[in-house]
Amino acid sequence: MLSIAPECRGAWVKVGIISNPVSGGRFGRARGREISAALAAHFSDCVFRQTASAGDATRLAIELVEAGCELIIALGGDGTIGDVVDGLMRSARPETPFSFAPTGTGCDFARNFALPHDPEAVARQIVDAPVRRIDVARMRGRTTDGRIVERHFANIASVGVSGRIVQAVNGRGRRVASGSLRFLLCSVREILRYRSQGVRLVVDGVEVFKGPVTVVAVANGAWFGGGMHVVPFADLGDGLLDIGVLHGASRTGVLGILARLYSAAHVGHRLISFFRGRVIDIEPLGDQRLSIEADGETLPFDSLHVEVLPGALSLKI
Ligand SMILES: Nc1ncnc2c1ncn2[C@@H]1O[C@H](COP(=O)(O)OP(=O)(O)OP(=O)(O)O)[C@@H](O)[C@H]1O
Repeated sequence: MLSIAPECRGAWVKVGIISNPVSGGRFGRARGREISAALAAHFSDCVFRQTASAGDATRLAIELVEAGCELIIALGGDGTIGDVVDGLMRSARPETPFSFAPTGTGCDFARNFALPHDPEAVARQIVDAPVRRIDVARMRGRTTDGRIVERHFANIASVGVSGRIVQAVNGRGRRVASGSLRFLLCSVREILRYRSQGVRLVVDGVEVFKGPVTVVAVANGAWFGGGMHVVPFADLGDGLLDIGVLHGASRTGVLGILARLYSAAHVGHRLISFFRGRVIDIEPLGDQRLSIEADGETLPFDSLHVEVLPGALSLKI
């Protein structure tokens, strides 16, 4: 990742802190409170905002930039981090430094960084870290009612059974178990129910895959699904997106690969292909609806267009 001038290193900057009280359940809420207190002790000028509903973090990020905040910190899970990054990219000053502390369920974006657990150490790291540039992905999709919607994501967008898994984790799956175990249980259940979807995958204008898939992951970061190291070569600062394709396969075949994902032992498997590029298009074959998610939140799109914005996010962590 590219390091740039250590501006915004001081504890005197005006800081906007956006927390999601729902992320990570009761444990996440308590952790969010502890980290907020530690941040308030380090930064003398903090503006705290809590999300009130889904998608609210995007609006809050735009407002806090307009209010003159020089550093925006997200406290939440991958969905909240993605929403705040989306807000920053849409704001009047997208170069405003961004930081985060994970308090969510999967916390997959955070796995790309060496972060301490102790709240005081987290706050200290945010204060001390230089600002560096990482890539962001911008996606565009056509909703089922025909609208074209654009949004940004920080970590991974994916098509296939992962969309169903995310829906289950964010819905009824919440009551079954917590954290990575919830993702694993929902993954097994949804894989057993899933039938391969046919897609056409185009990378930088070239058709690289056409056929049934279990998952296509378009990756800025390397992890999804609560610790699955799905696209292990993904680099947040290389100006490129990595794409991992798990081809359509039998349910037992997919479950066998699922077990390998946590340690990246799926690399080299005959049913997995990897690609790399700047502009990615995924379209359904036939009239089957695609299940799509980005940063752990489902999206009502029926096709996906993604492009990388190299170095667009000024990250301080
Ligand atoms: N006040 C709120 N009430 C209900 N839902 C909210 C509220 N604020 C935000 N949300 C929604 O909460 C959901 C969960 O957010 P988030 O992704 O941050 O946590 P998580 O799902 O626990 O963690 P992860 O994505 O890391 O697995 C998102 O869909 C978000 O839009």
